[in-house]
Amino acid sequence: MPVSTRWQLSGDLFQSPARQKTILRNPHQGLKEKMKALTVLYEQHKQPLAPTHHPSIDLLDYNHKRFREDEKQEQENEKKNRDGAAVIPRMKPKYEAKENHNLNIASRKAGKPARAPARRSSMGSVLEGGRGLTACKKTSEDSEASGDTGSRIMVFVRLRPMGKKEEAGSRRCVRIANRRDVYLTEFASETDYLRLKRVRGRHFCFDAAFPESTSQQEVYLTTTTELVEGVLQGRNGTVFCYGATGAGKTYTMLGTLENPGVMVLAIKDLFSKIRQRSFNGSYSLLLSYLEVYNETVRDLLSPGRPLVLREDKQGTIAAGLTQYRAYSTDEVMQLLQQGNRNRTTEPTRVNETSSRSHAILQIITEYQVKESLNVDTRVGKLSLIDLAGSERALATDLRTQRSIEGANINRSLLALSSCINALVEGKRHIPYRNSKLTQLLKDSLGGPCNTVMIANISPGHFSFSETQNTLHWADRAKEIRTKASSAIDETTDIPETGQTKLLLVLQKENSELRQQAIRLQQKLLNLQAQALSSQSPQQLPPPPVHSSPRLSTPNSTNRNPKRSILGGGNCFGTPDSAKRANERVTQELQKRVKELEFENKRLRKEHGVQLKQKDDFIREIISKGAQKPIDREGMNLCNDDFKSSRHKFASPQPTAKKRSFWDISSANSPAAGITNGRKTRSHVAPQSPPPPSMILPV
Ligand SMILES: Nc1ncnc2c1ncn2[C@@H]1O[C@H](COP(=O)(O)OP(=O)(O)OP(=O)(O)O)[C@@H](O)[C@H]1O
Repeated sequence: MPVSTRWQLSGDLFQSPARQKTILRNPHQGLKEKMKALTVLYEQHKQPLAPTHHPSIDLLDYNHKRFREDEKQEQENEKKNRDGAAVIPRMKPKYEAKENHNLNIASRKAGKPARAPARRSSMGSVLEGGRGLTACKKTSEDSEASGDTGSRIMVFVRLRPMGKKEEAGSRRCVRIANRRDVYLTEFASETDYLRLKRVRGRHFCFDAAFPESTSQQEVYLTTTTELVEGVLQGRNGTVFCYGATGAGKTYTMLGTLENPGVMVLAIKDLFSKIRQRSFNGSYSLLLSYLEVYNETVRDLLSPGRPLVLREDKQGTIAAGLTQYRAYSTDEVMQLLQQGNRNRTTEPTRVNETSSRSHAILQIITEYQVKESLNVDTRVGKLSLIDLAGSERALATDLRTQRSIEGANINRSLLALSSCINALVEGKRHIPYRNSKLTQLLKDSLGGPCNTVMIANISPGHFSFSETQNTLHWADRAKEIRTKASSAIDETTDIPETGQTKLLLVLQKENSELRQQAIRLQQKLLNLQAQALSSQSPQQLPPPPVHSSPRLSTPNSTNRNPKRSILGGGNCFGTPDSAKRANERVTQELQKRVKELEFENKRLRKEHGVQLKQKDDFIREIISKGAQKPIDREGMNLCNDDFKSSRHKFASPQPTAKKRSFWDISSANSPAAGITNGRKTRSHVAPQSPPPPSMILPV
């Protein structure tokens, strides 16, 4: 009964509309049906679906395919070019648009708007709908339009080939197109569902980007040859390599014996050009090589005590740094090798011979050229810098020494990035003093210098974050503008307006008058002294009273304080305040000139009277004859002294020469250190070991 009743009951209930409603609302019932429907749908769509993977893999595979095609096309073009055939202009690769499209799809799938708002216009992301490319075009157009290519830091990127070890497990995350566009793709793990949504590619654009196959010669010709030309014209130039450990900085800068790098090629170029251009065949090429290791500066060509950095008019110098006079490229190569042997290198997890220091090679050139009738001496400085790896300490090694090095490398590179930031943002204070490296790079970043930055990157996806970091800073450095690149003294920066010219003329007149007044005053004092020595107190004329406190000897401590042309030297004053200060100074100078002229007249007059008195007095003495014994010496002196009223007095003794760095020790003097044509100013020269054997004359 209970069973039949149950059946019956259930059957009844099933039949009733209320029960039917309950069943329809039952979630379990609906789920079953939905599952069925989904299974059918899945079966229908199963065939066309690819195996589950991240869209970025699609993108990369697609890009690689296209990239290979692109490379093939480029190679064909180059071949045609070599063969003399007409070069077909390359079309804008289609895959760029496809890439954006792909990523837009990826982001739409991930529930994000297709176009994320641009964070910064200069750094392009492929998600930004090609904004990076636009920004890049704008940058180059900007510089071209303003015609100030020399004042903007030129930024290049070099991608090194995959290493043998990397080839096994690493995937390429960097692609270079059009010789200037760099595409960076981030890989995410297939199981990393959180990051899956945030996978994105980045696009950067630089002055030039070198793919793996680029030769050392090509890198040199594109990045440094113009700088070398500038150095020969008398402008300073700097090339520095930046990048993570093992990214190829030392390879780019120094290279190998078979494939010499920028340093060697630049020196070769300098030698050959300087020899061609030197007017009388005489020239000098001075070389110094130093490293900054753990915030100490060391001489790589003559290792010894750490060097102290000093600031002078020419910029920051390492006091006591050895300078070698080089005569041939071979000699320079040997010097560089020797210097590099002294450089601190350690194996790290990433690089077997990782440079743990920043190395700076400086070459000062001097030669003479004949232009029309004049002989012009040209002096230029080229600095070639191989920075230590920019990776985080953890990326290299955890051991203490390496960690300290890493911290110091990071400290100096952090200081470098702070300086780059401050320069880009146009801040007044640039924190150069935060590290030795930035102190040494002060000239190159913010001074009158042509500067090139080569950012080295690795292709493997294991180095993704380091590569991204390098590209970020390289992109930022693009915005730095150095001062107008000429090796002219700072004072010439002041516009030569009429007012400035007037000021200069007045200053010159002022100093001339001052000298004249001093001479007259001395002459008078001499006369008085002579009169005193040859005259009795009764006959002595009253001494002239010089009440003017403005007249002083060069040694006087009562000098007027020096006034800067720009009113107290405040370089941060507004143009109005500077103008007002200029006017004030002009007025003051004019007043001073008038005073001096008046003083001069008065002194001349007094002088005339004095001379007349003296003549009378001498005549009187002579006429008295033997009445009084004459001091022959004094007489002679007087006679000599009064040959003519227009007699010129000797100018005052020059003040003692200011003690310069070279005077500190005789061993430091350039003259003292010259042996066999080599110039040494090492502070440890007397005790220092003999110069490198390879450059000793045989
Ligand atoms: N363009 C290139 N072509 C061929 N090999 C390269 C290239 N760039 C780098 N390499 C090789 O990669 C390795 C690492 O390069 P390198 O020592 O120059 O890196 P690095 O950036 O100076 O590293 P670190 O900062 O640790 O000193 C070297 O074996 C070098 O020969």
